[in-house]
Amino acid sequence: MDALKVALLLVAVVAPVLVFRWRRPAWYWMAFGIVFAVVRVLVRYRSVMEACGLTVPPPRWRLTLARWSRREVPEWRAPRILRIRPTRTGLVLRLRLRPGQDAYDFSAASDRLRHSLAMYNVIAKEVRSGVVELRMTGYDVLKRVRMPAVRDEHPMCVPVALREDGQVFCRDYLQVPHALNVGATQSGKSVYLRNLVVGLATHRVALVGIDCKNGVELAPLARRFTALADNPETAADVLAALVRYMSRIYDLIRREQGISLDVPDAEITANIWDLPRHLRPVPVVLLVDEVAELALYVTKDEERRRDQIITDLVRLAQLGRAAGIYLEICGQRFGSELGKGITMLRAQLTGRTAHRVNDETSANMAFGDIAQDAALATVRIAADRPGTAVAGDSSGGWVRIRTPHLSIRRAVDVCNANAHRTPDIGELAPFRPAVPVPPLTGKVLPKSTSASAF
Ligand SMILES: Nc1ncnc2c1ncn2[C@@H]1O[C@H](COP(=O)(O)OP(=O)(O)OP(=O)(O)O)[C@@H](O)[C@H]1O
Repeated sequence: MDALKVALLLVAVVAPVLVFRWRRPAWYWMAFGIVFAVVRVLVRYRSVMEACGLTVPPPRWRLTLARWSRREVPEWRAPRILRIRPTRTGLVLRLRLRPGQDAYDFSAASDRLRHSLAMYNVIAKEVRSGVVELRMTGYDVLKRVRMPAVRDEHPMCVPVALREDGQVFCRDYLQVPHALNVGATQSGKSVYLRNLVVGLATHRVALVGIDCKNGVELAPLARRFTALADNPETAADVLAALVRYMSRIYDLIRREQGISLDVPDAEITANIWDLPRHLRPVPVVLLVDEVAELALYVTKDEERRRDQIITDLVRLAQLGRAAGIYLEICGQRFGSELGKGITMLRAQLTGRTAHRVNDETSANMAFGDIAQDAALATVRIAADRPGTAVAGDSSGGWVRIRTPHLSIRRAVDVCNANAHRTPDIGELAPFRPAVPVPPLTGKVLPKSTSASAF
């Protein structure tokens, strides 16, 4: 068996060099690297599993058989390899667990595994009962983010960042309707939001923005926005209009339900996605940058306005999903110190993304109530890696991600090119940014155009 492994290794290393001459195109060296990595993992597999404590003793019947037949005691067994698949960034190894093993054993050993297999990162994930997948990356994929091409198949699903295991991180509004995104200043929240806007720009969706930094982040993208508020006063009016719009959509759904015995099950609906296409209202994504600005007040009037804003946000978070209204809330902190209603709102935000934060308390605002280890991972994000974040959900799972760096000029170009897709919503008409819609050219504007919607 050992001789076979050595022979395999020799074939993998020497053959490609002998068959081809020295100067080869990039794809050749990539293929060579993949073959080498596959062979290396296969050759070292058993010894690595043994060294990492991931083997189990042989079953009793084999021990008995060995005793009766006076053979050697059988070796401890490693999990069986079901499949090995090279990817753009490394390898995926699918394993069948032995009795007594669980997915946590592999997660706990992932650091040992990555050192032993000479990989940059190893992440274990349970695929189904008794089957675990080890996703290995050969290099730091988050150092220079390159997003692979993704086919836009699902409505309301936007590829927004790269995960540390080399997969694409998608913000799927149908799965996770509302999300919270926290991070210290200069941690990359706005670039994350920009990536989202650009991803959504090509979809059939109405974008509503609240940017209390006087609109510096979202105003340049105004052509693709159905409504935009750049101060708390306008924000309060926009939210009130959005709540009115939500009531109208609920009326529409009620009208279409008309449940009687002869209505087929498939036609009974409780949300916009089951309505017939010609009746389905456009979904709305509400993007809020720097939410704390909405919750701060000095005077009595401002306090009243603040309460109205938070109440409307809570109502949208509680009831918006069925009406196709989704929330994306960004802020440096989002805790109970912002006053009443904040924790109630936070509880409705299922998706959690935390960019670098300066203290554990801020990290706990995103993850404290769902995954403590994710909070720890957030504090450890390096300051020289803006755009890196920890993304999790209420199921307790989390992963490190990083957005590709997207310049404001590129974002403006995409939004301007998709301005004709901006839907009109009656209730939000007074808040539509006053920018002329450019002629429909069907392509992204050239780079020389000014990075402004105005
Ligand atoms: N993925 C990324 N890759 C490289 N650089 C990034 C990335 N994301 C953000 N940056 C850079 O980090 C800096 C801060 O980004 P950004 O403005 O998004 O931070 P922020 O969290 O919104 O900060 P603030 O809260 O102060 O507005 C910018 O210079 C931006 O270019």
